[in-house]
Amino acid sequence: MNKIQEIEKNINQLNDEIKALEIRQALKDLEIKSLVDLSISTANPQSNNKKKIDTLFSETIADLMAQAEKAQKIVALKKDLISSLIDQGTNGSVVDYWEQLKNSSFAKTTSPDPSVILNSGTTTQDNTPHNQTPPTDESEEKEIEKWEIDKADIIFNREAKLGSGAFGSVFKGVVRGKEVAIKKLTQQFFDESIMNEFKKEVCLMTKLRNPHLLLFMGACTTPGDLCIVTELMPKGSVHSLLRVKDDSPDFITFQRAILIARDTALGMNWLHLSNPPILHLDLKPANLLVDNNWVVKVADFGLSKIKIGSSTTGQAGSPLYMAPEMLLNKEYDEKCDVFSFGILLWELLTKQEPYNKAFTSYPELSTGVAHRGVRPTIPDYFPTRLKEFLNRCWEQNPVRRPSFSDITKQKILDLILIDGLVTDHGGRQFWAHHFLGKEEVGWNQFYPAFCSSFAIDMRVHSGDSLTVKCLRLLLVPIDSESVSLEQFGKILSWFGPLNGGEEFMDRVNSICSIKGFLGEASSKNVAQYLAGKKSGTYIIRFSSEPGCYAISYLSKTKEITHTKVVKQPQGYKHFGGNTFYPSIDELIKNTFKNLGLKDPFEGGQFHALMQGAKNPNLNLAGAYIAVPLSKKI
Ligand SMILES: Nc1ncnc2c1ncn2[C@@H]1O[C@H](COP(=O)(O)OP(=O)(O)OP(=O)(O)O)[C@@H](O)[C@H]1O
Repeated sequence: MNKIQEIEKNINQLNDEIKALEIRQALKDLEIKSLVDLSISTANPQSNNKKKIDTLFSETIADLMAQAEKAQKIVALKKDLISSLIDQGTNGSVVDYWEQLKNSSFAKTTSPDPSVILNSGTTTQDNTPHNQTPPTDESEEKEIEKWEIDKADIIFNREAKLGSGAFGSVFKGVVRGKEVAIKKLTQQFFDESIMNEFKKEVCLMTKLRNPHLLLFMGACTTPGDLCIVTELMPKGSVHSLLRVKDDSPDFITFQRAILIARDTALGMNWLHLSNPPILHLDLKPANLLVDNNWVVKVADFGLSKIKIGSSTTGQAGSPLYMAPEMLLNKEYDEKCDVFSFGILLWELLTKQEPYNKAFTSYPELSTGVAHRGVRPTIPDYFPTRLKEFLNRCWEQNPVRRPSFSDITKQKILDLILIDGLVTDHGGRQFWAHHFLGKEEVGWNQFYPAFCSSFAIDMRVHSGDSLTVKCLRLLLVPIDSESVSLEQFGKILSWFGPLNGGEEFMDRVNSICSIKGFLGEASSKNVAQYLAGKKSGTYIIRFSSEPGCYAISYLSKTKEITHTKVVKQPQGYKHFGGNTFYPSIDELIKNTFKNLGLKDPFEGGQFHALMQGAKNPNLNLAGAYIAVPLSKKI
């Protein structure tokens, strides 16, 4: 039997013993309960049952202590196990452990004999005397007292478990009337050194106040009831959100991914600029939590080190996100968090596991990342600025990585967001110049800036002009007053390029005037509009693919048919066809018969606008279909 198998056997044996103790304890609990019930129901509560209950209580306490002792032994064994795993190459059983290890958090000391502590071992601290956590000093004790929450004030909702991690399980709960998240530690009885570690973590959390750092609300430091209370983040962790299906409203789109990264950078910048600087050392999707408004907060400072001096050593974190200097157990500084940030951003955008399972053991990962410079593969379609940024974040040399202060001050992520959402060059420059850092702006702010940038005469194109009304309908959802960057990018893909302003406005006017043009409408909308109409009735709309249009019509057999129209610099053509037409209008006129198109669908906002302009007294109530762009049926 090799060393790993032997350790594993011992861990399993201890776990079995703990389970047996738990069963014995549960039986004792039942016995105590029935004795108490009996005492209450009989006339003489002071009967000799009291003696029996006392004995049962002392046996229970002894069992609890035995359990704690066994749990501590498991911690030590797991530490040993990880040391062996880290130093060993691949073999059958190690691959399974690697699957667990790569997603865990652990801390490794600088000792030449690598002693490593696994996250589920409930501590990040080596127990050897040279590495004992110094006791909390008087000021720290005072600080902890201020945040102490009486155990009577903590109401757990045991049915609502939010997750579990290195130290314990997190539950929903209520404290002093407020819904909160409560992290209950798995192990409740620790030796002094580990208790100090816990108190130090509490102390660190009390000092961190920023909208992008998880709000610490208090802790209970009484052994048996050890727990940390934080604000509740209803959407949970980015790790779980990365696994939702792409048709879910919680799917992490490109925009969301960049905004998550932007919030993370803001939180991290706060940590790094604290005095003394705080390193996170375990930045990964599981440690980013999301509230109902998609505000992201960095959590879990269990492994944070307050940086004294210029750099520090000792491994920490989850191997997949670790910087080369940390994998090699060399000195590291704030820039190791920037490396993890790069890997995290790549994961947010690709939804894939870093390195796509290219490594099957810690030594392989470490050699690959630290010696051979292996990094996740950047997809070709990523905007150039994003590719460059990722490469800078995971530079081999930490000095060449940007700091979080550079990232936030230079608004790099905001620029990347614009690059990803707006393909039109003029449109990108315009938004970056006027609205960098904003995802949406009011129409009254947008339109004057748009006119001045693209030499559009606002006297000609005033709010009363038909073209401006069309443009506003295209850009501003019915239930809003704002233009979003995302919608701006989409509209430019259909109406761009945005080089000359007047030319662009002419294009808006001519497309919106086409009979049967509905703008943004889903195929479900189309089915509703065409229901009961004559065959040959057609609708022209934006395709779900940016830059393309769709013609939807009722065929001779009254079936709804869709054909795609592709917009290219040479003009418009049917998907798969070869002939380009200068406008959609021309394309329709020339292919009308072939497709069997007869009458344009009359309805929709653009039709209503055009008809209203021609005849101001016309009653359009029946013809007008107001569909918010963002709210497709
Ligand atoms: N404040 C909170 N609000 C909502 N969910 C939370 C909160 N805190 C933690 N969770 C959930 O509980 C899970 C476990 O959190 P915990 O901090 O214990 O471990 P972790 O960070 O996931 O793992 P590890 O500690 O091993 O790195 C999180 O991934 C998250 O899904």
